[in-house]
Amino acid sequence: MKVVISGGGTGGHIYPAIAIANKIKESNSSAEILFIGTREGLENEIVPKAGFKMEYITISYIKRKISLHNVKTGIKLIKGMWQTRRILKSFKPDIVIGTGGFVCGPVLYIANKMGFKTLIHEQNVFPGLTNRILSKHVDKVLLSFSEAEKFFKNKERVVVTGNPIRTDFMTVTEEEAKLKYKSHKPLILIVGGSGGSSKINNAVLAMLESSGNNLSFQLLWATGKRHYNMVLEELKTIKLDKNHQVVPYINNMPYAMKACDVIICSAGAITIAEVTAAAKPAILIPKAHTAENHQEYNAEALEKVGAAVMIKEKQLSSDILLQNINMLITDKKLYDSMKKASSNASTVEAIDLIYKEILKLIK
Ligand SMILES: CC(=O)N[C@H]1[C@@H](OP(=O)(O)OP(=O)(O)OC[C@H]2O[C@@H](n3ccc(=O)[nH]c3=O)[C@H](O)[C@@H]2O)O[C@H](CO)[C@@H](O)[C@@H]1O
Repeated sequence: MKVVISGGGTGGHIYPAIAIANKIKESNSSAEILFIGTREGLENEIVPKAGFKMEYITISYIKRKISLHNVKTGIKLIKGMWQTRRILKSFKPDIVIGTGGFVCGPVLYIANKMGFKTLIHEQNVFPGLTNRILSKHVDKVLLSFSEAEKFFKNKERVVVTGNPIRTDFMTVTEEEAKLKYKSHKPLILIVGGSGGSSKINNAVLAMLESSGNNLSFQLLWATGKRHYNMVLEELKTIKLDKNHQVVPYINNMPYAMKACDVIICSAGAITIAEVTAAAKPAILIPKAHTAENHQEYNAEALEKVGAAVMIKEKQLSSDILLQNINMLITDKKLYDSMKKASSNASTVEAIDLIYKEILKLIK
């Protein structure tokens, strides 16, 4: 079985691609997997680390207004299509899978034109532009939320599977995780998606500034790599209790999520799938400037089932954040019901459903 997988730009598109690749490898050890990505995207860092081979194409994002950037993008797109054609001609995959991000556009489009089987997976409630365009040119469209179905015309091609996540989320226990992240107070994990969130970081800094070390909980805070130095600089004026942990990025997220009591995070689709797999109540702060405000739709879906509270960025302040954390760690009845709702919302079987659809297409 030969599989090409493409998904890039941010962790939210790459981790599902890796989860699918790992599932294929686990189920079929002779499978050959090749990733296609860009040198600029986060995939260039994450995919080789996960042990997969990657070929590169030249492509860039489209600005949603007329600009010189888009003329350059058009030229790169044509080049990217030629590069894709060359890679696919030599690798001859049984199937080409896309998990979103602009790199998928030329890869899946050309794969379909060359007659290869094609499948895309959409992680969000409000589908991304690339996947909405590609849905007309692929054999199968897999969705994570039933709310996304209305955006796709060819209903016979659409299957709701849920979001695939790393297998550690299913295997690591809370007890094991708590040994790694010890805490004598409720542990609050803070993470603003794969790139971090300056809005969340600023609210946490303000909360620490006003409360000092008088917090009844302990923080495990991933600031995002590009925000880390700024946060450290700001923290110099606050004598931070050494039990709080501030890091640029958490590599073992399954352990961090299982060990904590509450998760404060942006509302990227994979983060949300992981929160529910870890069965934790969440305070969701959707990033406001994402395409079509899609994070808010993701957050609403989780809030609706009672697993999370949403704070919009424009309402976010240190006081509101602190109030919500205190509410969750002191109201045991509320905490337990949100934990249960979170667990119920989880779609840990997603990866098996996705694998089944892959096999159906290539048989
Ligand atoms: C700004 C933007 O457009 N973001 C989109 C992007 O988000 P983003 O890339 O932030 O995606 P998600 O929040 O869905 O997933 C982030 C992934 O990075 C991992 N992680 C993050 C921080 C860390 O320290 N360690 C770590 O391992 C998380 O565990 C998760 O697996 O793709 C998602 C999936 O299409 C979308 O829903 C998001 O809206």
